[in-house]
Amino acid sequence: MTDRSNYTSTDIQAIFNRIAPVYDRLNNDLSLGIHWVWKQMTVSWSAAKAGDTCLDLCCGSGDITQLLAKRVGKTGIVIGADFAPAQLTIAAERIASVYPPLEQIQWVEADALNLPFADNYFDAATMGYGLRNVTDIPRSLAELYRVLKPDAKVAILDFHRPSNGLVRRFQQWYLDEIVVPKADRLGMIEEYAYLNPSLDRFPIGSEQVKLGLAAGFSRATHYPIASGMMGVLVLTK
Ligand SMILES: C/C(=C\Cc1cc(O)c2ccccc2c1O)CCC[C@H](C)CCC[C@H](C)CCCC(C)C
Ligand SMILES: C[S@@+](CC[C@H](N)C(=O)[O-])C[C@H]1O[C@@H](n2cnc3c(N)ncnc32)[C@H](O)[C@@H]1O
Repeated sequence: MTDRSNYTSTDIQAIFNRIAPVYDRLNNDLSLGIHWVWKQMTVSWSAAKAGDTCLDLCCGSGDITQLLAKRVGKTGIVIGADFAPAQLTIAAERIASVYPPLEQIQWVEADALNLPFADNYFDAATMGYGLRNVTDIPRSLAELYRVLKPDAKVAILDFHRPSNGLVRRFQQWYLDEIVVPKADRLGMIEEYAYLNPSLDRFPIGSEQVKLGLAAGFSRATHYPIASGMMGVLVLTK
């Protein structure tokens, strides 16, 4: 991959298939384990409750899927959807060793831009570090709108470029001096170098709110977290 400005869906799928074996370990190491806090906050903001049918879109290795499953309990259903089969394989392997078994989880290989689910199907949805990686954000938001029940929420967690200059310089330093060199030691420099251009082109919170309202959602709120390096966009249908 030479041109870093224009990643295709196939490029992105290949990136996440390739990093699947090291993805969880690097997330834990690079975020000092704090990413679990950010993901739990996302599940809370989705307003998922016991017995719900939920979607974790762009589920990857299934962190948020597992958190949703614990939230909806044995009477609920959680669908973890992703288009990278290597990520779904890791996700399924991980829950195989969980007790009590998370039988309420189903893994579905699917494209966020063309979801294989009926209209008005889900009581809640989450999307962790996925919206920045899809190639058509408005279409992905339109699909989420379509599959959610009326009044249901989706909570969308992702990085963005901070407005605060000092925090932005820290984020860039951390990515350049900590994240990419660590990935390089695992032969994954190209895959993690992708983070920078993906951040550059991703809308900030206020722009995400406008995109959510344009997709038809009745309410849109963006909650900055991690000192403004990330945020959770909460959309209500
Ligand atoms: C779970 C995290 C990131 C998920 C993630 C998202 C992507 O779009 C990727 C694209 C390509 C490769 C990997 C990913 C990817 O892992 C967050 C934790 C991992 C982050 C890479 C760490 C970045 C941390 C912040 C920039 C700064 C936080 C510093 C604080 C001291 C923890
Ligand atoms: C950074 S990972 C996030 C995984 C997980 N949600 C988490 O919080 O760790 C982004 C995931 O989005 C998936 N993805 C990107 N574009 C997609 C699309 N169009 N359809 C389905 N999955 C997609 C990738 O395969 C990858 O597993």
